[in-house]
Amino acid sequence: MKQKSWISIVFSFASQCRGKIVLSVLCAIISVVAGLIPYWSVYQIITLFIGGSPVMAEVWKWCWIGLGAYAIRFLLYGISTSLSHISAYTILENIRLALAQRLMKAPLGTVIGESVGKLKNVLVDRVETIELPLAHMIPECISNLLLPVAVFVYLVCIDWRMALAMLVTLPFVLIAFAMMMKNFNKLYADYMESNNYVNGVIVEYVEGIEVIKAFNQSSSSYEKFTKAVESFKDYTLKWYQNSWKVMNFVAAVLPSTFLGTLPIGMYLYWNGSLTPQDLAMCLILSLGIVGPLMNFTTYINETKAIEYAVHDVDELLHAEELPDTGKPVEVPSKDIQLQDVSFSYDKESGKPVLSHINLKIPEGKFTALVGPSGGGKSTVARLIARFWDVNDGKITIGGVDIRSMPLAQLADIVSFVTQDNFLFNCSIKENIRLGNPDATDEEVYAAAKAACCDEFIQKLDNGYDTMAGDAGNRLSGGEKQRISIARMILKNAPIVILDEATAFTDQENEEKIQQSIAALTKGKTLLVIAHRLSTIKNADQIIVLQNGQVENMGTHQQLLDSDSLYRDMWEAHIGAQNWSAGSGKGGN
Ligand SMILES: Nc1ncnc2c1ncn2[C@@H]1O[C@H](COP(=O)(O)OP(=O)(O)OP(=O)(O)O)[C@@H](O)[C@H]1O
Repeated sequence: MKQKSWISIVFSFASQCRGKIVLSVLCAIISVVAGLIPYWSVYQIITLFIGGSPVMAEVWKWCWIGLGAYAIRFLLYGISTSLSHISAYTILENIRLALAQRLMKAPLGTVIGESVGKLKNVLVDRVETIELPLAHMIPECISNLLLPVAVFVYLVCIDWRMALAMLVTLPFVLIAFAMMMKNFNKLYADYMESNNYVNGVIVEYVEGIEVIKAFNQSSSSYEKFTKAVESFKDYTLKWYQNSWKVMNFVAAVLPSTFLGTLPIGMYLYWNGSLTPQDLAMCLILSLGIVGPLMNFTTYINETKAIEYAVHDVDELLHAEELPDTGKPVEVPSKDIQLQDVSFSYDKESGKPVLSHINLKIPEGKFTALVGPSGGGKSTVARLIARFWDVNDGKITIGGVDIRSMPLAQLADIVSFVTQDNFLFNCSIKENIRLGNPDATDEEVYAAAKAACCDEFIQKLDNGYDTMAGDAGNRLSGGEKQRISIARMILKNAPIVILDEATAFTDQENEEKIQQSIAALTKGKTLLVIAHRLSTIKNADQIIVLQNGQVENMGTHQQLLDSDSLYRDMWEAHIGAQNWSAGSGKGGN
């Protein structure tokens, strides 16, 4: 498929501001035309003086016309720039919103699989790269290009030979640019790739600073970081060295329009084919176009930067999307069934994580998933929440395939709490309220009490109004988990999935939370994944999962009697508990 040009991609986000862009371009063009009028006025004044005994009123008239045009030029330029800035920011807003929507619709695996650095780079830096040139290119690029063209046409009207003389240095500049452009694309692509990489490594370095410190890896000894920074410097210099010689040459040669216009102009004047006023006018104009032409050359780099940024954005915007029907469906009951489900995280080459699994999680009952590490327990939970789609088979809720349910409807009926508990940088109260944006403060406090977090929240400087960002560093893993459970309680969804949701919580609090969860999830479909088997021994049904296969299922007692794997796990758990209690570790 042919890649769309960056201009068409950018303008596909400009539907709300097309009128403003057109107006901005119009103002820029009129501003350019108005910018030529002062030259015309000067020409008229010179003609008056050369003609001898000028009428002062006429001279003043041309002065005022020149001044008026100059003022109009800047007024229109200002309007054009304002409109182009409004348009650029509108386009940026639309791009960011589209990116955020796309991330929400992408399978979680695609989002998690990308490095945070790369995503941040696209969402923040790359999108920002588009703003400045876009806002300035519309008015400035147009005027910087149109002005020399208009001057050239004007010179042709005065004397075509002078117009050509003005271009005498242009071939040298074009040859130099052609030479620079030979390697430019490749060097710029390398530079951008290296820029992406260094961004990713820096974010990883900051996120992993705890581990880096713990293992005594300073920024100089953390090899990946050092290499990334060094290679970025190398690529930047390579790209810069390729352009700076040409840019300096252009900066020296391009303004030398005099080299052509002065000798040829003098020759034509002595020849009698150019009047002194025309000669003066041609010399003034040929100098006047130097600035705009120099400005125009700076857009070569800017255009490339936008092109790359837009293509990165476009790539993310076309990331794989989970099909979403959008049409709410009737879900008659809340029992969950996995029918012949197979799944692999890497469809092409990965080994299957789940193979032809069949299991039923009945409505209103407490089901537990247990098994050795890596057996696929969390994968089952994530597939039910549709973080990914199954490769084969299907998952149904109340007999309805979850793929035919809108994602929003599924998210409404399923509460999913994992061990990675993310707190947004808003107050603790608002973090809990995310579970149900309509909940009153009293409901938030009640949920916090049920999740055993009221006590430690009250002790924070501003209680429930403490910002999670400030408190986040002071909250333990267990405390953050309890806030997530409070969120889940507030959400009050009919299906609750807890994936090691209390793993970091101490024994005393865990028992309280378990009781609270048991009370609050009565009548709900509850699926719990836990390594501490004592927390799930009262489950109505325990499913043992090993190597992506259902090994066995039954109640705690049935499995103890019939399943050696479960019995071993239970004995190991009880042994660890006794050891822990005996050694006074206080764990579970
Ligand atoms: N995002 C992922 N991308 C690729 N492979 C993954 C991903 N998440 C898990 N896996 C792999 O899938 C397999 C099953 O993982 P899963 O987390 O479902 O097991 P689990 O039984 O929940 O393990 P644990 O008890 O240790 O949490 C493992 O081999 C794991 O390495």
